[in-house]
Amino acid sequence: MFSQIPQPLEYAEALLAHFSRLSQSTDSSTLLSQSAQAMAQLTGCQLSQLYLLDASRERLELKAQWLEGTLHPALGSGRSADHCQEPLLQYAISQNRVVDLSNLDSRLHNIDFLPRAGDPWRSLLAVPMRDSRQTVAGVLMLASCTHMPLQGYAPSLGALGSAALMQMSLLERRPQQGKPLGRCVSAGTLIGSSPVMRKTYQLINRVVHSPYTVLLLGETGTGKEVVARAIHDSGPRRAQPFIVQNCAAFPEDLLESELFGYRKGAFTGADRDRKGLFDAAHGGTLLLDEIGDMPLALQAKLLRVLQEGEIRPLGCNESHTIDVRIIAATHCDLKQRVSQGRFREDLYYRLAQFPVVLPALRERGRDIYDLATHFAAQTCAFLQRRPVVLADSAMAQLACYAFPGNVRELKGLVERAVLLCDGHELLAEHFALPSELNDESGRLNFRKRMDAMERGLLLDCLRRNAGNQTLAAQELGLARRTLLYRLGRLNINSDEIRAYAS
Ligand SMILES: Nc1ncnc2c1ncn2[C@@H]1O[C@H](COP(=O)(O)OP(=O)(O)OP(=O)(O)O)[C@@H](O)[C@H]1O
Repeated sequence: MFSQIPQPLEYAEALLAHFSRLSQSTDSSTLLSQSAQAMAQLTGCQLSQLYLLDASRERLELKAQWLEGTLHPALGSGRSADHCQEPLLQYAISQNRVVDLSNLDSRLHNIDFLPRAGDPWRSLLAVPMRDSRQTVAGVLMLASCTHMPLQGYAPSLGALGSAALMQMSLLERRPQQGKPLGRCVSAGTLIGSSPVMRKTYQLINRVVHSPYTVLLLGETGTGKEVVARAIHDSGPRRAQPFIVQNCAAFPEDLLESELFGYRKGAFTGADRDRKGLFDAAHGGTLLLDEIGDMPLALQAKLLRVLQEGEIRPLGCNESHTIDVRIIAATHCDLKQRVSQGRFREDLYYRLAQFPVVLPALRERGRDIYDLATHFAAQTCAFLQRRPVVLADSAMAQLACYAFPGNVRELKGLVERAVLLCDGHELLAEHFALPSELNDESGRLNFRKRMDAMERGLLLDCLRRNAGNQTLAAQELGLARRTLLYRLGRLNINSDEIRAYAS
């Protein structure tokens, strides 16, 4: 990397020192200036500049400049000039190529955008800088008043510039001490601005930036997982993993090995070490969904994790520390489970450090309309068809409905209505909510009604694809075998499907 550099060893040492300084920097506003200064010092160039693309990627702005020993961090007030049209810069960015001109001739090259120095510019180097996604995010520019080969500096300075960009984005994502916390959970993050949801957002925002364990309670389909994700995405852990584990979906042994991981030989079939979800979520958030169904023996182990912040994988003699925010969720009455002896009281009190009850959809008033509109737009986009609006008659019907399956049920109903609707307006008939479903008894057979809805959705899709199961699966975004499994589970037989082929 340093073969074309006059004193490679000294250069490598100085470069390392600059990398180390950048990685320790805690101030994103001076990071670019520090980098510009470092690049000038490393190469001996009189000019060093850093240009960055803005969020739209259409403007290229000069963010830092080092000229003849002076730093120019604040380049003009307000919006700085756009350099996107400068051919040299444009070429480096659009082609993702280094531009090296060691015999610069101002009659041949357009360098009017460079500031004037005592002598004319003789050499120039422009190097693209990449961000953490390896996308070109800017360009660094070096210029010297003497003829000198600069090409050899390109790889290492490109890496230094990119490291500065990554450090800057890390710092910008980190909440800063003493400054107001930028992000919060609100009607802008989640759909719904009813008074009851606003109160819920206020409550949630009390814990977003703290490490407290949150217990999300609420009927099925009220959006507990959606809210857990919003807490994670709005808090300081958002750059780290968010992992969901359903505690009802696995038998005890499997759930334990999923959560805690195991060492090779811990049990028959453990032929290698495997990390558990507590480790996978290190630094981030682990949502334990359906916590009320966690087996009692595992509840004791979870309590230990919450109290001591340590886990011990199966087959391992030593514990190690983990840094994971736990959010637990359940639709069941945990207190009742405690009184029935099905849930540990000590764990309940540890989890219920900060309970948040999500309201049922029927209590959320106008949110029903906002959510229905959102799901209709989402479904139309998915099916690549023209947008639809909700007729008043449809809204009136939805507003009277009890929604035992809450937001999940509304989503299913809207998706089906969009499939049934040929025009641009969703009418009451497209929802066709049987009146008996609006009474209390409707809540008791929720599973049956969800099955009926799914049945209708699958049959509609098969009808429109003339019974072709492969096309229907594609349209629904399901694997073909998943579609076949669902058809079997709902007793939709091949005769019914064949009827659509004719
Ligand atoms: N505010 C919201 N905005 C958009 N979609 C939502 C919202 N709340 C819920 N949903 C949708 O409703 C469905 C159910 O949400 P979610 O899985 O979070 O509910 P839940 O309370 O965790 O359900 P369960 O108790 O059955 O696990 C999902 O498809 C989710 O995307």
